[in-house]
Order: sequence, then C-alpha cells, then structure tokens
Amino acid sequence: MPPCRLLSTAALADAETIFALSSGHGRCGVAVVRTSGPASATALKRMAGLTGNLPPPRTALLRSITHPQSKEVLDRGLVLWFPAPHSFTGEDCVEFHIHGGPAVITAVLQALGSVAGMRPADAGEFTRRAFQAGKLGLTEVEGLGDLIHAETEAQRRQALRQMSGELGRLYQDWSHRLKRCLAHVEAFIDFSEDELIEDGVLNQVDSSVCDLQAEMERHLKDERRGERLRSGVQVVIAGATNAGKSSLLNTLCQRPAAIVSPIAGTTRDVVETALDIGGFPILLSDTAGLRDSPDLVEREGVRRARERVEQADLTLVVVDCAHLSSDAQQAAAFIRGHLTSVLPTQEQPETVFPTDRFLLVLNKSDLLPEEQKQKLDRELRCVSGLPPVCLISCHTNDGLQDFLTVLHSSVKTLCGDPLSGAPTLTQARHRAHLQQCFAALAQYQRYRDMDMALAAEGVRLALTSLGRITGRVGAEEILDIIFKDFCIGK
Ligand SMILES: Nc1nc2c(ncn2[C@@H]2O[C@H](COP(=O)(O)OP(=O)(O)OP(=O)(O)O)[C@@H](O)[C@H]2O)c(=O)[nH]1
Ligand SMILES: [K+]
Ligand SMILES: [Mg+2]
Repeated sequence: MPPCRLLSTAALADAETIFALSSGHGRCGVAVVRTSGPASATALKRMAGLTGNLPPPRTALLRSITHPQSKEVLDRGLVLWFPAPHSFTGEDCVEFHIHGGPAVITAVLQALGSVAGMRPADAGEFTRRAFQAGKLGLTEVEGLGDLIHAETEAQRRQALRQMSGELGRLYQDWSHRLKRCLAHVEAFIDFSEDELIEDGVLNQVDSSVCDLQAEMERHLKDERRGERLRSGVQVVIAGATNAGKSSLLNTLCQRPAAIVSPIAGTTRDVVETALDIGGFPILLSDTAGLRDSPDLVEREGVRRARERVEQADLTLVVVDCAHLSSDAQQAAAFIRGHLTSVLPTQEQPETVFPTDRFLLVLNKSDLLPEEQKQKLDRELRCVSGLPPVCLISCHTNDGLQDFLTVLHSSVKTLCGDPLSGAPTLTQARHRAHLQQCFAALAQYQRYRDMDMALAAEGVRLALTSLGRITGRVGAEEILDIIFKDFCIGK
C-alpha cells in the first residue's frame, strides 16, 4: 500500500507559512519564535535587515529585529535559517531567539503576522507538517509528544527511545514482512493454476505468519509496562481505619495532603497525589479505612476504596503494628486476615495471594519496644506467602528509607527498564491495532486451506492495522486526536 499521507513537494510549496512562539509561555530569559513555510525567507530578510544573500544554514546571527513595515526596532536577538529540506518540518524554517518578555514576544508575533502569506500556527501544526513531509512516523510523533510531557527520568528515556524511531522500526519491519507474505499469497492466487509458481511458496508464508504471530504475542504480553510508565503506576494505600494510611500519604508526598486524626473513619474521599519514585511516575491514592459502618457516607468511601484496590497496579496494605502479637505465627495469621479483607471481592481467600501486587506496611513501629520490633521484623520475613514486609513509623520516619527502596523496586518491575530489551508498547492505541493485526493473521490461518481469497484478505487486514499505528494508513480523526495533544508552537 502506498504511503497515502505523504504530500507532494508541490503541495508543500503552496502551503501557508506558519509562525508561533515555540518556547514556554510566561516571563523567561530567551524566547524562541519559529516559522515554517515558503514565506520564511522573506520574513527573515525583512525583519533581520538582510538585503543580500540569506545567512548560512543553521548558523546563529546577532541582528536587530525590526517590524517589516514601520521599521521600528523591536528587539536585538539571534536569527537562524533552516532551508528546506533539512529542517524539522522539511520546509524553509526560521528561528528568532528574542528576549522573553511578553511585550517583545507579542511585538515579534504581530510583525510576523504582517508579512504576506504568514499566519499563526495551530496546535501541533509544526509536528504535523514534519509528519506529512515524512520526517517523522506517527510513533515518533507520539514519542516527541511524550518527551515534551515527560515528568520523570524513566518517562523521558522511554519517550526519547520511541522518538528516535525504535518502536516505529519494529512495526516497519513487521510491515515489510507482511507485504512480502501478501505478495506471495497474491502470486499464488494468480499463477498457481498455470503452475508458474514454485510449490513451497505458501509454506514460506505459513512460517512467516507463525513467526510474526509469536513476536507480536510476546510484544503484547508486556503486562502493560510501557503504558504504565507513560501514564504513571497506580499505587493505592489501603487497610483498616486508623492504621496510619493518610499519615503514610503525607509522609511520602511531604505535605499535609490528607487529613490525619485519631478518629477512626477520617478519610472518606480518595485523596490522590503524583510522585516521582526514583525516576518512575506514580499516582498515589489514600483511601477510606476498610470497616463495616452504618454511616452512609463512610460506606460509600469504603466502596470507592475497594474499587481503587481492584484497579491498582500496586496496593500498600497498612497495618497498625501495635495490634500485632509478639508471636510471629499469630502476627502472620492476623496479617493474612487483613490482606484477605483488602483483596477485591471476586478473589477467593483460598487462592494464592498475589504478593507481587501488594506491599505490607507495618506502621507505628515507634510504639513497639526496640527488641520486639526487631524480632517481628526478622521473623515475619521468614514467613512464606506474605508480600514484602516493611516496618515503618510515620512519626519518627524510622524504616522509611528501606520502605522507599522496596517501593522503588516494585515500581521498577511494573514499568520495566525503558532502555533495555525490545521497545515496549506505550499506548492503548497501539495495543488495539496490534490485536486487530494479530486476529487478522489468525484469519489467514483459518482460511488458508479453504478459501485463498479470504486468507489473503486476512494478510491485507493485518497490514492495514499495522499501518494505522505508524500512520501510513489512517483516518484523519486519529491524526487530529494525536496532534491536538501538542501545544501551539510544537
Ligand atoms: N505513634 C504513631 N502514631 C501514628 C503513626 N502514624 C499515624 N499515627 C497516628 O494514628 C492516627 C490515625 O492516623 P491516620 O493517618 O489518620 O490513619 P488512617 O489510616 O488514615 O485513618 P482513617 O482515614 O480514619 O482510616 C493519628 O492519630 C496519627 O497521628 C505512627 O507512625 N506512630
Ligand atoms: K484516622
Ligand atoms: Mg485516613
């Protein structure tokens, strides 16, 4: 299938020239205003007072920047010239690096608007032009968007990897292999009756399809690691009332986000806060203490708490350790009872406890005598079938560092290492198209011995689904949604 999105060079030359502030809004030292399109050269010459040749490409030049009509000097700054096709958008581009005050920025933008053929850019329009010129694939565009929005180290690494095209190349490779399969299947349909085609051709297609399916299955079975890293790991704090759940949330986010009080049933609404745990993004939620209550409002709080636990990637079960027996076996039995009360209702108590999705936080260790604390810590670690156990005190911060280390390692496992191994799926959109692709390959296998035309259609569908991920095939709405996520000037 031809890359239908690529505009011809002629179409690009007719395009309007766009301009926008590309750096952040608000007062700053330097602001960057960017243009893209055929009128860029005129704007540069007239506003930077260049009468002869254009400056050498990609070289900063210090100039007075003037209004093209009134000739008033607006600022003094750097100008850079990026002639087509060696620019971000593939078109002629200019950058003005000016002082970041709002009045300077407004004056330069107004001056650009007075140049014939120039208009303000829409959100994401620079990136869209780069995509249409074939400079970036859709997965790279999404990587760029994620990079701009990345809040933690690990998110930045994953986005950079996707932007540099690794995920796109993986899908391109699959696409090439599918195209070859389709060519063989079509040749078989057209020529097999004339016996012009060698026997083994369909067997080759069979084995290619099997290989592809296996690779896609592995790629899909990533436990949503990439998507989780992109959007944040859902971590929920749950447990009985007064265990110190809200105290734990406040300790972790280092501000009094949730109300703490000695009254059982203080928290009702879910209190959320975003945190960066060693480079990984988490969304931490404090919930109502789990107990039966006649109070209507508290009951709703408990229902919401259980709902959150069901949706959580990781649950921190908080237990007040003053309630634990000094006998490790009895303490373990008490904790098990607690864990089952937190577990989502549909999971049976007899089933093996999913320890990888839970961490046990024994809070208020300051209330235990040192000796008893150490004994409990030592002995509980030896009890099998419990999630990782951390003894902490939200009052003295005792054990907090160790707990953070355990939390970090759990979150890291949930997100995977963004730099090692095969590139991961980062968006539900990719997953949906890949699942369609996978199902279409099954159609090939189903009809392969019955109806070659239907089998070929399966391969064709698989190719289309892959093309939707990379943007080679696509509905305009998908593109609109993706580019709207960008701000103006990107
Ligand atoms: N001694 C001691 N008291 C603590 C500790 N952490 C919390 N508390 C106290 O325990 C009480 C309950 O704390 P909260 O954080 O409100 O407990 P919670 O689990 O959120 O309670 P609910 O929202 O009512 O379910 C408060 O009086 C806290 O000051 C701790 O580490 N040591
Ligand atoms: K409380
Ligand atoms: Mg609370």
